[in-house]
Amino acid sequence: MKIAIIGAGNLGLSIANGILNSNGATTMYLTKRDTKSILDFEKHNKVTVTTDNRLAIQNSDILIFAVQPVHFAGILESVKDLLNENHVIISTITGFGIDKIEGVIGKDNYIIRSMPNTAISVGKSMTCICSNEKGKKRIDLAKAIFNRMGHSMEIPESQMQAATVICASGVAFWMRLIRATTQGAIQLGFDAQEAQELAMHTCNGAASLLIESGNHPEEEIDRVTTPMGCTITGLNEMEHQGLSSSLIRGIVASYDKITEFKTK
Ligand SMILES: NC(=O)C1=CN([C@@H]2O[C@H](COP(=O)(O)OP(=O)(O)OC[C@H]3O[C@@H](n4cnc5c(N)ncnc54)[C@H](O)[C@@H]3O)[C@@H](O)[C@H]2O)C=CC1
Ligand SMILES: O=C(O)[C@@H]1CCC=N1
Repeated sequence: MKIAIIGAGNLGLSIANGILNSNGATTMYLTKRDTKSILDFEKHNKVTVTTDNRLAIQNSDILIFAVQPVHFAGILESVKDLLNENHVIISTITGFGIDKIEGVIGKDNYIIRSMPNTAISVGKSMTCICSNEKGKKRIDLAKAIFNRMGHSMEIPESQMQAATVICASGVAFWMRLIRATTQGAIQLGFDAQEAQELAMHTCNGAASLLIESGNHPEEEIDRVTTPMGCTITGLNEMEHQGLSSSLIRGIVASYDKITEFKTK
């Protein structure tokens, strides 16, 4: 697979690392306006680092765009004459609909919209994908690419904005919960490193329980909450303080912010 990542920033480099770790490319081009900070990637024989998007596209089949929304249309405009039947265009751009992409390059390309997260670097991304009409023929290929680096789900494009919040921003939300748990553990006497170890492995275990059993979270909670015990006492106090409510409100505020990008 010949892959180009156009915009090797936070997400683009996470994808690059995920691809390298899973041996998912025969060649990989990484582009960025100033390449100084990513030249190290060329220690991998298969990687070329360049500022030249056109060169990257001419030498690749899978084109993953990971630039800021404001730059995307201009970049597409500058390379659209190079796009052909061999290319699968995968956009990770937030709030940039397929109609807008087709508005620049037309409908006659395989276009996939994807929403991965930074855990793709360690093969654990939850990635949602959808496509334009033509791209339906390449959706299985896109799924195969993302399944090598985590878990993928095909969704209607109308849910992409919500998927951005839950899956992409979601990494940051879970990090804050792990951080808060760590702070609690430090207050209870663990040193900072131990506290983080306890918090993150407990979080990993809780998610794995659900993934492997298919159970509802409340079923697992019921197994932990001894009547009159410390768990239900802690949980109820968290809810009195608005834990679920604040999470839901944060998720909705995040969703509304993407609507702002779209209508700007
Ligand atoms: N950071 C994340 O966790 C996620 C980000 N996204 C989306 O992915 C996109 C990228 O986000 P980040 O990686 O956070 O941004 P970023 O700012 O870290 O990366 C963007 C990169 O694009 C490069 N760039 C700008 N103009 C360019 C050009 N003309 N040619 C080639 N490269 C160019 C910049 O140098 C920068 O390295 C955004 O649209 C964002 O909404 C989606 C899911 C998760
Ligand atoms: O915060 C943002 O706007 C981007 C989209 C999802 C993750 N990062």
